[in-house]
Amino acid sequence: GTCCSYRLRDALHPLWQSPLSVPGGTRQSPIDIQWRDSIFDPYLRPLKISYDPDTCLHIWNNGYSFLVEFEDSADKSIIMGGPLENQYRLKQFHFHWGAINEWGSEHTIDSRVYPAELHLVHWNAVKYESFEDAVMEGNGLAVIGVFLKLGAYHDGLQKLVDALPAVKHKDEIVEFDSFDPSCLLPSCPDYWTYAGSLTTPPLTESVTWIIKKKAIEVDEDQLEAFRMLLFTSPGEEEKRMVDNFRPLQPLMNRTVRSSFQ
Ligand SMILES: COc1ccc([C@H]2OC(=S)NC2=O)c(OC)c1
Ligand SMILES: [Zn+2]
Repeated sequence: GTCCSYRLRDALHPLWQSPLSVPGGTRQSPIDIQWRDSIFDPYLRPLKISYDPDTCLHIWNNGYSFLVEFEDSADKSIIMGGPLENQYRLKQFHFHWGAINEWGSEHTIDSRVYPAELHLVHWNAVKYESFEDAVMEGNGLAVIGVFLKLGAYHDGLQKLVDALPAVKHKDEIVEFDSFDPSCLLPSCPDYWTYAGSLTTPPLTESVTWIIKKKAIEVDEDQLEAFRMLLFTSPGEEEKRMVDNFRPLQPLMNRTVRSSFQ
């Protein structure tokens, strides 16, 4: 189908010339989540999310995406419950998106691609001293994935969109305060969860994925604002920051669990 040809073409995208695989990787991300193959797990608890907007620090363009980073020296913005054994601290959130609305997300649901995907990145501050340590551990990170789809204007996202021109180029950073990222979560509590990895180097297999079933809606102008960002630094030949997603990876010997029937 068309989506496959898109995927193939994207797999050869400059960002991913060599199919980036981790030698011996058995739990790589992203994956296609086949709804009918996911297993309802009644022991999965509701996810508990508590973010403190005062922990919001800045937005910066790291040359792959734009990240909103949080102060994580205390348990102020945390998640727990769901599939998690410990409490995890919010470190940053960022997005992956396409050049056009037909593709852009990293995960897919029954091969359906979304125009963008939000990643809220948390680390296990009970077991590890820092995010950098947690990145290397099997239970080190918990990433909430939220799909973005084209639809109504998203009021909460606009504050972020308005700050993007200030971080147009790689390595630009701007202060960003009192933002509560829970405004970017769908109200539906349903999610899938599976054991996976980071989707850019170091690709470490340290992520407990929590993929929300419901997408949030954003409008065309808000998606276009993401596409105005650049991979490149000031003075370099401009390369638009688009298609910053990794191709799908094999499920191998993994089960995807659902929190809903
Ligand atoms: C060193 O910190 C990193 C490095 C890479 C990633 C990539 O892995 C996923 S997931 N999205 C990404 O852009 C990251 O995100 C949590 C954090
Ligand atoms: Zn990501």
